[in-house]
Amino acid sequence: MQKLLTAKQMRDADSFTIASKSIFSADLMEEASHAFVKIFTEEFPDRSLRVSVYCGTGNNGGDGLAISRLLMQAGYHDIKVMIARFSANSTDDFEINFRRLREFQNIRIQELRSAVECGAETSDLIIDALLGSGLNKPLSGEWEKLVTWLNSLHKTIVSVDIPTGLPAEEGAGSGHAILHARLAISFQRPKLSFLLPGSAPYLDRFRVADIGLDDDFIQNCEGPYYLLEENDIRERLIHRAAFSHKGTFGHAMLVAGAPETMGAALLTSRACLYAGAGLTSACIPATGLTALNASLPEVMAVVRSEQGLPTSVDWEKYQAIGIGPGLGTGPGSLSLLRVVLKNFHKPIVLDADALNLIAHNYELIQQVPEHSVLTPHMKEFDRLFGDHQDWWSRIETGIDRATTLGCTIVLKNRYTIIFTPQGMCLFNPTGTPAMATGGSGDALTGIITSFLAQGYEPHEAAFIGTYVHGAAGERVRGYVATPSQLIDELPLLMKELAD
Ligand SMILES: NC(=O)C1=CN([C@@H]2O[C@H](COP(=O)(O)OP(=O)(O)OC[C@H]3O[C@@H](n4cnc5c(N)ncnc54)[C@H](O)[C@@H]3O)[C@@H](O)[C@H]2O)[C@@H](O)CC1
Ligand SMILES: Nc1ncnc2c1ncn2[C@@H]1O[C@H](COP(=O)(O)OP(=O)(O)O)[C@@H](O)[C@H]1O
Ligand SMILES: [K+]
Repeated sequence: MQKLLTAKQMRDADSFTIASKSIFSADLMEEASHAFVKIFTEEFPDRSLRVSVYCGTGNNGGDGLAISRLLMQAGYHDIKVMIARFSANSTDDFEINFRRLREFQNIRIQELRSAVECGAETSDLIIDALLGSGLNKPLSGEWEKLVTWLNSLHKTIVSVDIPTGLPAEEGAGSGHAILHARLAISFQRPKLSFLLPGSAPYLDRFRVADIGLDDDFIQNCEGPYYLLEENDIRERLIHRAAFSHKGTFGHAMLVAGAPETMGAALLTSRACLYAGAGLTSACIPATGLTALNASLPEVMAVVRSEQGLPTSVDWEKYQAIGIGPGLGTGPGSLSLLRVVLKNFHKPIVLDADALNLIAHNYELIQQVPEHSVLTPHMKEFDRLFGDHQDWWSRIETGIDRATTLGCTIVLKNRYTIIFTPQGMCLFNPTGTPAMATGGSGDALTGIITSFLAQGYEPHEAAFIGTYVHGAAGERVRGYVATPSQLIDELPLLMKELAD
């Protein structure tokens, strides 16, 4: 897994690399600019493109000047450089690159003392090298005017490192001017803010350019933030041994569904089965029995009535329980949840209505077995832990609650965030907006419960489950990835990852 850094830590990584490789910081800037140009030429191969590069006078602007020179060398012949000289300050590396650029005869350089000097903008594409990770306050004055004007042009904007005005960590505050980039080519790691929904109005897509910073230094930086990678799953997903049998892979029970929401029980049970549990049982109301038997013959039923569970439930035989999808929040569901929490003491997966019930009866949180996995979406998270103004504060709460409760919390989103009892905060890269359809979360609950039953540590069940859930959704390749389609992809995907 990749360590994710704050802007300050990234600066430390820059300095460490410069010192340990005995290079000049301008060399690192050159390296970064080459890495940017490599990705840029893949994305926009047409050399006749008219490109305007807007540069500040810090190191982000220095990158912009070096990128302009390298683009000329790569054959882009219509390049205009606009330098926003809104303050008297400039960095040494900006000045070095300014001198280098001026040696090119046929490059147009214009200096702006104020945003009104911009004039007509006839380019096809704008490169934004105004401000980068050095941003230390919201844009105001000439910066705000320039960014507002650039946004009003509705041109394709490619940002160097980060869209100008977007904070690297907290996510965007509303009401401030921030450049809207089609693409950001970010150095070494994505910025934390890219992984939060607050960046969505300002950034359509990002790519990461390796600029050769010291990887050991980065991985050993203090801090809880990580990005999951495919290799993390490959390393963890076990290969099915020759003499393994259904007993090897555990027995999972899904407590889910109600007469009107049996689909949730079917989806979560099917996901559990397809993610490899040795045996899967569904605890459902009697009205759902025909549907279960007809659609999932592999899954066994534990039929519950209005009065609750049959007295004969042998709790010991289950390795894991997942509870919540489509359960409802009525008194019957509450007493069912109480019975499960009273009788089952291994880690469980709590989702949807199980979380809503706990939110309204918060004393129940004390009875949740240690190391359990909670899978709230944003609203369920806020119901459980209180309202939050932004995602950054949700992250702080998630880290705190996961450690104090001794549970793993899976906060679902485009980049689902997994908080572990050890204090880690992992972002999952897989998934697609095609999964934004009812029932996707039910599938995730089934998958994580399945991995718990198979004997994975609960936080690892959450990593693997979240990753394969998103990757399966991507494989559907459709405009919509229905939960059923996503579940169908699981066995082949997991075989590829495990072998
Ligand atoms: N060795 C390095 O430090 C490297 C830095 N790189 C580039 O350097 C960038 C960071 O450069 P800098 O630290 O020089 O900072 P920036 O170029 O992002 O900003 C320049 C300066 O603008 C001022 N500023 C910040 N917020 C402002 C605001 N809202 N209004 C007006 N002025 C504001 C600050 O004094 C800041 O230092 C990265 O984003 C990246 O593009 C890359 O060249 C890789 C190597
Ligand atoms: N835009 C998106 N990008 C990636 N994943 C998404 C997106 N929208 C939804 N998902 C995934 O789909 C699931 C939705 O879960 P949830 O909101 O609980 O749905 P439901 O309750 O309908 O089952 C989560 O795992 C989430 O990460
Ligand atoms: K920028």
